[in-house]
Amino acid sequence: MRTVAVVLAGGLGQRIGSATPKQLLEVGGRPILAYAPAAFDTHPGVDEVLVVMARGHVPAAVEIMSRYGFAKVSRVIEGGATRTESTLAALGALADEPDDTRLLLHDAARPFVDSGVIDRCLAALDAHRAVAVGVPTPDTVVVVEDGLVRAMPPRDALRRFQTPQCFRIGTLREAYRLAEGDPGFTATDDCGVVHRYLPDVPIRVVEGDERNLKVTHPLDLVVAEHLAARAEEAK
Ligand SMILES: Nc1ccn([C@@H]2O[C@H](COP(=O)(O)OP(=O)(O)OP(=O)(O)O)[C@@H](O)[C@H]2O)c(=O)n1
Ligand SMILES: C[C@](O)(CO)[C@H](O)COP(=O)(O)O
Repeated sequence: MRTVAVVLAGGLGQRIGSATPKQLLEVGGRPILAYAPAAFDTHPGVDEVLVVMARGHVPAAVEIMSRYGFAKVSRVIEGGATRTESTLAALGALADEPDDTRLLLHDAARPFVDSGVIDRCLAALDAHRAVAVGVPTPDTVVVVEDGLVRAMPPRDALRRFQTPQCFRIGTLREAYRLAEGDPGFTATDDCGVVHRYLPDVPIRVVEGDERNLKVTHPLDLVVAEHLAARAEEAK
């Protein structure tokens, strides 16, 4: 059975306010885009890495993949206008994979995914068709409607999702096939697509890592620089 990691780098990084997509910005002297492929490239459980890059920036991604010499990166393809459209582009590129192939979808904007997180995902995929990575929330989280608190879910039950989000590829294909028939379809992640369109498929949640942060806002770049320096010192 094969395992394919997809690094989703199809976004433009509008919240970080940079003229270039944030995955092309450097932290620790390397483009953010060079980190996640390295984590999957060196993991013994991963056979192939596919990179999905923002429109108009594929040549820059190809140059970075070749500069760092990732042996398992097979292709860089163009993404879509939304994250889910970029996932669909990856599913299209992987159309020949058998349904039981293990698919790990990871945000390029999370440069510090480590082998422990990937290990936990792969182990959970032996027993589950869908696996998510979650961390507890240190804040109280509330549901707000019209400026008023409508619900206060118990904090112990809440998790913040990270990536990778992992699936037997046939399960994700089926969820997206159903989603494509829904004119009201929106989702911020791939587990959301499975949860909505295949509600009987259990999504196993494994422990994430606070260092696996998503570089989203300018302050996250400061934290990322610090984490990159610590990772370098630990080598
Ligand atoms: N059309 C898109 C949008 C997002 N992504 C990827 O999904 C991950 C998480 O998205 P996010 O952090 O929102 O990145 P951006 O869309 O680039 O940021 P923003 O929403 O601030 O524009 C990122 O690695 C991003 O490149 C993608 O592959 N295709
Ligand atoms: C997939 C994700 O990283 C899980 O937390 C998140 O939903 C991505 O959201 P974004 O708005 O595309 O950054």
